[in-house]
Amino acid sequence: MTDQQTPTVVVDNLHVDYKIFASGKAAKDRRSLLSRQRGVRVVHALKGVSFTAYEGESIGVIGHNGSGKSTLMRAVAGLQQPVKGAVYASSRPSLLGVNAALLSDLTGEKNVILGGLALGMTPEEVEERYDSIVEFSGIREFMDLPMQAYSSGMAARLRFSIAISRNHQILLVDEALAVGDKEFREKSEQRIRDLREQAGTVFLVSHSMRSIKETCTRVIWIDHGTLKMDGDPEDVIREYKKST
Ligand SMILES: Nc1ncnc2c1ncn2[C@@H]1O[C@H](COP(=O)(O)OP(=O)(O)OP(=O)(O)O)[C@@H](O)[C@H]1O
Repeated sequence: MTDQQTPTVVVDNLHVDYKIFASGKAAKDRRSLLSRQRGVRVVHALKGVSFTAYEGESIGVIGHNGSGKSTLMRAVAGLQQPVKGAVYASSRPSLLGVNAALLSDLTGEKNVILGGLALGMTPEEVEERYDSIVEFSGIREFMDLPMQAYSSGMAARLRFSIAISRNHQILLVDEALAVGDKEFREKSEQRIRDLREQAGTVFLVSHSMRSIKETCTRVIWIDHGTLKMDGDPEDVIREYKKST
């Protein structure tokens, strides 16, 4: 790393908690059920995470289930309020998750238009890019069907295609590649590399070490809400694998 690199995201001692109300499902009788329902539990999902991301980096985020990766992405995107610490970003990060909202009773075609507008494109830009979005998704023959008729993989492909049709200075991709087939995955990985080359910063949350190795220049490992390791993909993945 040199002094000339431009920071795009600074995560400074980030703490995120979730407050949850116990359902009482584990309670054995009515009395304990009532007392359990009153209880509020606090989950410390992130416990003081700090790092700086730079222009042109593609950062893989790895860690075991429930370690805090999605929480970190949501906090960087500004969707999750920290209890302590802060996130500073040079422009508004776009979070692309498997749960990103498209409207299931509208056709694929309408969702491409709505999705494009939601990403800040003008109607003319949406029209201009419509064909390349549909082409990238590889599901042209389903575009006139409502999205509820799509498989989860098809919906994810369309969502990803809409999101990456515009350039993002900071793009957060949360497991969106896991659902596609090999051809789509390779195309998507190439698109992520292109975005990075256009001086963007890309974060990729994935359980696929292969995808991470193919696309990332740096890897951060989140473990029980803390930053366990941050560095070269080969080194971090090697240590991570030893822990599983
Ligand atoms: N909305 C929520 N309400 C309460 N607790 C939550 C919520 N979302 C996440 N958590 C908890 O916060 C912790 C971190 O979850 P998070 O989803 O960030 O992990 P993750 O590393 O993305 O997991 P995975 O690899 O399984 O997707 C977990 O203990 C989880 O149970």
